[in-house]
Amino acid sequence: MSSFSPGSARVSRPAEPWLEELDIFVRARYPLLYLVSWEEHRVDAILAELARAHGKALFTWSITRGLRSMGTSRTAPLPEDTRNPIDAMAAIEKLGEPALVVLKDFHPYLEDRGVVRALRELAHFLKSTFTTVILLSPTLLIPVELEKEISVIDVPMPGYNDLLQLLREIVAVVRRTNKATIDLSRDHADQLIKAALGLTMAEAENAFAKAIAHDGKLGPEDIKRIQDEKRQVIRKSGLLEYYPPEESLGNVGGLENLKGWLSQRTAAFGERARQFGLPEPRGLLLLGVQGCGKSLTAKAVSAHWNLPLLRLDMGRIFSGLIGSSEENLRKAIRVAESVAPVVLWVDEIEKGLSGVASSGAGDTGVSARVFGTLLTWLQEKTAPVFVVATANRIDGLPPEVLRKGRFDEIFFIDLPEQAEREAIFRIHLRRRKREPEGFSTEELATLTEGFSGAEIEQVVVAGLYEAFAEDTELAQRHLVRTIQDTFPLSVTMHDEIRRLRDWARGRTRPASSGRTLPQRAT
Ligand SMILES: Nc1ncnc2c1ncn2[C@@H]1O[C@H](COP(=O)(O)OP(=O)(O)OP(=O)(O)O)[C@@H](O)[C@H]1O
Repeated sequence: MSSFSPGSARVSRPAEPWLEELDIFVRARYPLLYLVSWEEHRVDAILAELARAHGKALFTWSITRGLRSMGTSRTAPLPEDTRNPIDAMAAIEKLGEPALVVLKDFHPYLEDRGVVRALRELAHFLKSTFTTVILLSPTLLIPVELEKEISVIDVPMPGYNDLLQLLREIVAVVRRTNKATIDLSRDHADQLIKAALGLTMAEAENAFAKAIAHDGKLGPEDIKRIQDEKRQVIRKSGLLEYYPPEESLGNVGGLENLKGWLSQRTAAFGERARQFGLPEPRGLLLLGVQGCGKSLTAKAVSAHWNLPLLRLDMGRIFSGLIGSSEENLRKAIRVAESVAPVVLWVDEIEKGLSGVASSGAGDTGVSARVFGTLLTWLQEKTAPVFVVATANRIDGLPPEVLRKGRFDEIFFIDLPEQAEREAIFRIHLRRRKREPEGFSTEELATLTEGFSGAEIEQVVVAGLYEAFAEDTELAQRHLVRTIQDTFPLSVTMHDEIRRLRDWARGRTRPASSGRTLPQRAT
């Protein structure tokens, strides 16, 4: 393996769609743009390059400094104090030279009617000039009066090449100052960069610096350290949870159709699949009875394809605890795309709608808009984010979710049948270090008709407690006894499960093989 050194890695820089879009907007003389990003520093550098490429002057405005020229070419002086947003608008109108003007953190002032009006008038004025005003904020807030005037671009998190560049710079500094050792093969550098995907430039820089400070070197053992750092950062956002690939498909009992579908697509994210003409897999909707393995499958998909898993909690998107729901979803999507290829598990997708309705916490307009954003993204996304959405309930699930083009397939996960229950017993006995051959799993499966996978797991756990209390080894009788003491959900939720099955018929594909939904008695 050759070692990693600055400039040694071969990269083919892919076109970055958002930069192309920005370039086109500026070329087409759009008067007002809105860039959503936390990374002022990084965007500043990009805009400086853009201004240079277009031969325009660059100005920035902030509430603390007012309007400032960022170049040297300017001749006409700016007014003394332009910290007031309306004064700044007036000064921009008088610039008299083609320019990019960046308004930093301008969103709070968009709540002021006077400022909104001034910006609107400025936008009309700028249409006949070569100047573009760019609002740069970490959050999106557009008053209705400006909706038609402003074009929004979500700045994606740094991509592979940005992080590669950063790593090269760090390696160069370390080598120059001789303050630490670099022990990275090209493969390890690649893994290190992939581990940092999902971090902002500043976060990645900190993570690399921390890894070096820890033991005075940057090496393969730092990959895990960067992954941990990323997990922390993603957790801090409060919207997504990061799981490293862990569960295997072998831990999922039954669901043969679903497992077959997934296995067929194992290599589907690779370049070879693209060359072959296959589309990138988009996602799955798993609908089904509680406790029958939806979450387990989401985790197993990520492990099977060796991709990290991000769990998106729809409840939190709408909770109102962390910012506006729409902004939350956009943020979560941005993080997911930056970590791609990744599996995004949208847990309880139906919760968004029913949650808002039942809590009375918001109006259904918001939930419909958020859902709309999610569905549009599902349809249009180009980043390799494989979505596994799970749902327990069908009420409130809008019909658009089921429309073609959103998910590759919708699977219905029913209560497990005899052979599946046997398989689930075997899995959970083995997980607790018991040989399934020492038990009659056939008898256990027969006795647990109507039990979910989660309830079967509970039987094994409760049986272990019994045996432990008796100070003996786990035996068939312990399991049989706990089965007899269990009152499965399928009894208490009989009607609900029947409704779910009726609904699933004809709309979904059974996850288990040999199952035909219409014939199954409830
Ligand atoms: N098919 C299965 N094979 C093996 N274990 C299973 C299966 N189904 C469920 N289990 C066990 O039950 C646990 C809970 O199941 P899981 O959370 O995947 O169900 P779910 O369908 O997502 O339920 P919910 O809708 O309540 O979230 C799993 O962690 C696993 O241990």
